[in-house]
Amino acid sequence: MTATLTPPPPALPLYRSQGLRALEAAAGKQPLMERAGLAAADLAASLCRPGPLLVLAGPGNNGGDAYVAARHLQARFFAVQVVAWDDGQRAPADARAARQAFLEAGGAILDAIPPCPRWGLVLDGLFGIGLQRPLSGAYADAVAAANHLAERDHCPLLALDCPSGLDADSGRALGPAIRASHTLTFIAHKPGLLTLDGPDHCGALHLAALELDAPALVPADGWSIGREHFAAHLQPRRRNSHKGSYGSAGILGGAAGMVGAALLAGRAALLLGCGRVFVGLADRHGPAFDLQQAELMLRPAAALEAAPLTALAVGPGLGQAPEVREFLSRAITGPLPLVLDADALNLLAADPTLAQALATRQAPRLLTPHPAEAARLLGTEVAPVQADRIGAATQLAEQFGAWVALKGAGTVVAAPDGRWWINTSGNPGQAAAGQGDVLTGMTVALLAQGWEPGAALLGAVHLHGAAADTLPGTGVGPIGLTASETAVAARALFNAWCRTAV
Ligand SMILES: NC(=O)C1=CN([C@@H]2O[C@H](COP(=O)(O)OP(=O)(O)OC[C@H]3O[C@@H](n4cnc5c(N)ncnc54)[C@H](O)[C@@H]3O)[C@@H](O)[C@H]2O)[C@@H](O)CC1
Ligand SMILES: [K+]
Repeated sequence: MTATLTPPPPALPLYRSQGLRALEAAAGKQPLMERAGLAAADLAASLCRPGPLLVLAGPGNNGGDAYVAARHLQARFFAVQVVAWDDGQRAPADARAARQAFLEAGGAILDAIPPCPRWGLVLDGLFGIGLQRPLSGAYADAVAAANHLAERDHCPLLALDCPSGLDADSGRALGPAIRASHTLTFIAHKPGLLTLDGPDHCGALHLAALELDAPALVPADGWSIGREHFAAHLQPRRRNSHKGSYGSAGILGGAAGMVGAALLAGRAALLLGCGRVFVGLADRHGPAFDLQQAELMLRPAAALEAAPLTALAVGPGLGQAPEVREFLSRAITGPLPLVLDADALNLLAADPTLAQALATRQAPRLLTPHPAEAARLLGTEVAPVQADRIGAATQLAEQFGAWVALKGAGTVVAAPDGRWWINTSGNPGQAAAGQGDVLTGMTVALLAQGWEPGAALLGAVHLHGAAADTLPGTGVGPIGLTASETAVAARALFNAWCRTAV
């Protein structure tokens, strides 16, 4: 099997619930719920297996969408069983009308899930963007039953707008949550569908725009990373060029026992076409050269400053010894575009003088923390960082005047000016040792080749995930996917993208 080298997708506008409410207001009197329910019925009809359709309707407008869908499906002669746990009296007007229309069309509403040997599809219309707290009681039981029945009957579980129980702004499962096989989201994508618990709960994502051009009505809150963010830098190589045309990257890291981290970053930088890569090792007894990648120029950390660098990464396997702090301090006060990762971030978190120097330096700085490193930098715990990944990334970006990639499922990238993006590529194979070092090496390679800081970080993050995505189909991962394999796959994909100049 060969890997598919697909071009990066276009960026998607993302809206949090406040922005979605503004869109709803901007749409005026357009029949959005009717459109949503019709789109849901169409998708349900195309996905369902033999057997009746179980429709779970909640107390708000998400339930309203479900009643509209049920009405259409029933009109198409599907056997539909609708269950609701409220009497509909306190529902918003549109949802009340949708419920009434379903009843008037001959539909019946049950107050408990009826027995059925085999459902053809389960439709989750319990809660959407109006979820306010963890589900409990009958709704928690309904979620558990829906998950169980879909698994028992091997039938699709289609969530409307967002899986019930998932916070659409943050991607956090607040408590019990639907694990959908498909999610049909309305008007625009929501950040919580793409990050943290979102991807595990959404299954395949579908969008029904409901005839609205969202960004034309209300500016998007953020975007998914797409080709527009770095395509201008994807160029075939000129014939009349030499290694000096492609920059010189420095990697500062590799304390005793951690030399491999610096080598992984250095190799990844070479594989992304950096003209020269210098690796400064904190381990005084480190190797003189890299047996596997003899092109790398290894030297003691203190000697890296003399190298003719165009960008520098500090952190992979760096350790936190006192002399290492000095290296970091000089890197921060120096003029080079900087990528800081791993122990460079930990040193920064523990040292307000360094942090202040970083925040006030003129040259670009890119930080690539995982959630624990982000928590240390923000002086908080991992849980609040994960509860609001966009908030944490944008806060760090503002605090340090930096471009920040908060890693994890759905990496969040934030710019110093408050903009943010979520990455949609990647898979759990990347939850492995060394993957962060490879990302650092890829990022500094693009910076060293003259990419703008934002393009370098957005491009590296997306390419890193997309490269990892080319491998499971060939039998490499997600289990056991190594960082080195990801770096080699990134070279292949990067060449394909540059060849076709997407
Ligand atoms: N925003 C829009 O323009 C559109 C919204 N539509 C649908 O409307 C949804 C939003 O509707 P709503 O704002 O009514 O919100 P929801 O339908 O998501 O839920 C709100 C209701 O649930 C209750 N609730 C919240 N958390 C609860 C919990 N943990 N346990 C029990 N009850 C809880 C609230 O008190 C309220 O009654 C969207 O997700 C989408 O499905 C669509 O009809 C299309 C247009
Ligand atoms: K839902």
